[in-house]
Amino acid sequence: MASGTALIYDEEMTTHKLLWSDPICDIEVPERLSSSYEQLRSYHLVERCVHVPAREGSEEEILLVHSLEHLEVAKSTQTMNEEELKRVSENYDAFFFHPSTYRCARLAVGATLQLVDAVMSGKVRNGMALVRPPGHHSQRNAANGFCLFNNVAIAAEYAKLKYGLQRILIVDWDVHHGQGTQYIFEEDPSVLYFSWHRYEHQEFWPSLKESDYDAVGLGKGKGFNINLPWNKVGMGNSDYLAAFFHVLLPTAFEFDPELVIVSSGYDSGIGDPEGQMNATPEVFAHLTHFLMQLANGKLCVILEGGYHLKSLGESVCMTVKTLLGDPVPQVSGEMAPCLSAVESIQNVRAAHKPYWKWLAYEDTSFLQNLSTKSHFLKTANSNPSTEHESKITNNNDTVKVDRFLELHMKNILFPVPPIKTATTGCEGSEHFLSEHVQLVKEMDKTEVEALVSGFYADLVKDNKTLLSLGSMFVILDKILKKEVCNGIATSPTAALSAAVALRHSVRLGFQRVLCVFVGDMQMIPNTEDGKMLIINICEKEQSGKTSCKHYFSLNWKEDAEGNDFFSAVLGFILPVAYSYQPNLTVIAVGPNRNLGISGISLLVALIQGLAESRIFAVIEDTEISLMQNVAKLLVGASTPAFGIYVPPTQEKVNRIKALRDQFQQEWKMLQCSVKEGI
Ligand SMILES: CC(O)(O)CCCCCNCCCN
Ligand SMILES: [Zn+2]
Repeated sequence: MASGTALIYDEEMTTHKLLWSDPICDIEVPERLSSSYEQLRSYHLVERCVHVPAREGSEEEILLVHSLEHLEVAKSTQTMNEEELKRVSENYDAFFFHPSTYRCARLAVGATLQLVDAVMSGKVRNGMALVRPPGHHSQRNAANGFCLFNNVAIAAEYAKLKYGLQRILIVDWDVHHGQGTQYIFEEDPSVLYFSWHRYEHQEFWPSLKESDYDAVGLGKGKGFNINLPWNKVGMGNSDYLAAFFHVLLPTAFEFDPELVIVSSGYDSGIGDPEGQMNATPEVFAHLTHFLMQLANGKLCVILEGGYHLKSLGESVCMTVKTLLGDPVPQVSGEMAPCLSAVESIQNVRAAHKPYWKWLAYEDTSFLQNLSTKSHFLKTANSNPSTEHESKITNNNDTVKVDRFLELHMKNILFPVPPIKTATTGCEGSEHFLSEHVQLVKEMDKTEVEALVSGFYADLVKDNKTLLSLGSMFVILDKILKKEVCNGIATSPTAALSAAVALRHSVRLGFQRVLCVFVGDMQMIPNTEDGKMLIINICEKEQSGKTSCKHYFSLNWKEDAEGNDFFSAVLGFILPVAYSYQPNLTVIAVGPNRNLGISGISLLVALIQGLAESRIFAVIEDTEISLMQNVAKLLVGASTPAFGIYVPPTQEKVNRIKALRDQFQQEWKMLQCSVKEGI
């Protein structure tokens, strides 16, 4: 299994710069690259990456996407004087040439392809290329929006040609629509292009009709172009996460890409003068973490935009830290998407219903209630209460943004614990022991008895259980003290151990403990005080216990064919979990689990984004192979294959929809549609 993170950076790409005054292009400065690289060094991230050199993209590689004419024009600019450069630049919308632009653009292409090769050859698991000029606006025969060659599009064509790939996902989280990339692949079902972008009902540049949610692709490519327009500024972490949970991730897991390439623009981050958005740097750690669970972790992140140097640098560092496998920092802010974001999410889900199985039972009845083309929801003017208040008066005050980010990032970047996982040396653990894993010694019997006899006596009956509890307490203590990131233990009675672990965690001072219990939970702790939130995935309703704000029994019978759990994890469990913002996650698998190993692995893989990746797993001791799978995930060694994708049945979709309708006011990340009549 590949490991390691490539970092590709070549200082020569800083030579391209604007020679005359142009208020539109003057934000695309060389310092974007050098200060990002400096920021990576200051966080000691450069030395942890595998250095892969850039190279020039060849003419042949550029011609995979661009016309010969476009290449020739670009090449001819190398020997031009300023007057001529200015004249050629004026042929394009928002582009400038410098004598070194052609050389830099070829380096940007080459750096991108070097990253694809490093990932596809298994030399590294993933990586990031810091390049400029950016690429996603450039088109077959034109430069556009600071972009000369479409680095990411060339990379996708290159990967198809050289590695015979048939399914590539491009995620474009830049705040501008990568119309260039859309045009290049809109008839191509082998490349799924997802872009969110500031749109404001076509007001915002490039102000194209085809940037709206109903541009779903053409011909065979229908369904493989997903546009999520932001019709208001000030979108934040919750809006971005909601877009992943309710649009991108369900589609991505159904598509099952062999490679994921990110058009990674950070002008969608707070402080950026172009984006005017509110999302803070740590959200990119979460977005990256989600995408790392696809394509067996094969992820290539390519820089696009980002014009506030401090915001750009912090977001780049959050991305690279996550690519390296570091714990994912807690995402800040109120976990509630704004009305406009939910409308856009609902619209794009409706637009794509005909093309994706996971949307087969999507309720699009809202379409009938509205007239004409605006038959999709559009808020001409939603009331301010449904807007996000901006964290900073205005993004244009760079110094104020610097100050805000200085303070904000202070409590985000905790030191990564040297040891990732603690284990009790349970059955089968010898398979995954490494320098990342710490065997914890049993707590001595008397100490356990003392601990258990008082507080948990009513729960613990026999001696064997007593001993298994002992090492569990030790692990929980180490997680609390941040000596380790996560831990795993087996138990003869996982249900009992989980109950004791929950009570012990709250007693240790964890304020919000999320427990996901797979199988018959038997004893359900009292969740009235909100210090625990329990999601019990079981085959049938636990006797008499109905769902309430802090306890959910999600009835699920795994489909025999394969893994149909995606819709439950993405559409329900993660939104509730992110709304709750736990500071510890306990995942327990009890007897007669009703989920397959791949469904549980999916759950564990995705849930690591919570609680700064603090997870305690307790597994019924009969489940050896499950324990090994979960342990490997916790160590961060591998990204699981999620088995055969099976779309959810209508019954299961309706069950999740019913829970969502019932609880979306309490747990607002569940929202993915707007109630009519608001
Ligand atoms: C890579 C990138 O998407 O960040 C480039 C953005 C280009 C913005 C051009 N603005 C033009 C405004 C014209 N009124
Ligand atoms: Zn941009």
